[in-house]
Amino acid sequence: MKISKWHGLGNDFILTELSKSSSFDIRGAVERLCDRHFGVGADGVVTIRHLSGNAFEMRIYNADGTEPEMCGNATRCVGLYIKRRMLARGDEFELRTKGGIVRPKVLENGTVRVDMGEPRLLRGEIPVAGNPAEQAREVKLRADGRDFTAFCVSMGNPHAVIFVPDIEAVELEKWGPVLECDPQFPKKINVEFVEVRSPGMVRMRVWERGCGITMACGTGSCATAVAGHLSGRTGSCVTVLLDGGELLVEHSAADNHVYMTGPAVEVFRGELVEKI
Ligand SMILES: N[C@@H](CCC[C@H](N)C(=O)O)C(=O)O
Repeated sequence: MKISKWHGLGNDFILTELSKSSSFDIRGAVERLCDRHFGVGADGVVTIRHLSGNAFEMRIYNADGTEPEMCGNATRCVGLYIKRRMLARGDEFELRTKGGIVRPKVLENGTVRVDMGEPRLLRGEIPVAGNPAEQAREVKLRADGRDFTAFCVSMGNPHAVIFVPDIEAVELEKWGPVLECDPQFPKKINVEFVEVRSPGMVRMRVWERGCGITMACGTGSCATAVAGHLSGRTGSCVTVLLDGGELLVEHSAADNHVYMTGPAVEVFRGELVEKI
C-alpha cells in the first residue's frame, strides 16, 4: 500500500489514494498506523478517491480509529496532493466529505485557501442536547470543579469554543478529555480554548475528539473565528495562532462561508511493508 505523510501546522496525516472501484476498508488498521512507536505515527489517516473531473471523495479517521465528518487541515493537504500528482486540472478542487462539500484552492505561493462552507449553529445540527432549533452560544460546562461557557459550532464536525482570559492557565490535558465527553454532546466534541489578543488575532489551543491535544485544528480555527465574530469579540477576519503555526480565517459577510488559508506540507512518500 502506497502512502504519503503530510501535515498542516503539525497536525499530521497518513494519506492514501483509493481507486474508484476499491472496496478497501482501512478502519481496522488506523490505530496501528497512527501509533508513533509501532506504526508510521500520525494524528489521523486520510483516504481520497477520484470521482470525476475536479471532484474527489475525502474520508478522515482519527488516531483512535473513529471516523469524524471533516478535517480542515487535511483539506489543505489533499488540495496540494491533487495538484502535485496532477490528478485533476487547475488549482481548485471539490472534496466530498461526510460533513459536506469543501473547496480547496492552491494559491500561487503554495499555500491553500479552502472554502469550508457555512457554519452550522443550531443544536440539532452540531449536535448539542436541548431544543434542536436553538443556537448553542452559551453552553454551561463543568470540568475539574471549574465552570466554563462554550459557544458551539459545527464546521461539518462539532466544536465547543471556550474564550478564556489567559491561555497559559488552561490545563488542556486535564479539562479537554472531560469536556469532550460531556453528556450534552451526543457525538462528543472537539474543544478549543481561545484567548483574544486583538479583534484580528486570537491564540487557540485544541483538545481533539479521538486524538487528544494536537498542534493545530483547521475546523477548530474556523469554529473559533465564527464564534469570535458572532459574539462580537473579533472582526470577521482573524489570524489564529496555534501551537504549530498560523491560519488565516475569514467568516464572509457576502456568503456566510468560512474561508481558511494556510500551509500544507508533504513530509515523505513510502510503501507499507505489512499488508493491511
Ligand atoms: N484536525 C482536524 C479535525 C480532525 C477531526 C476531529 N478530531 C473530530 O473528531 O472531529 C482539523 O484540522 O479540522
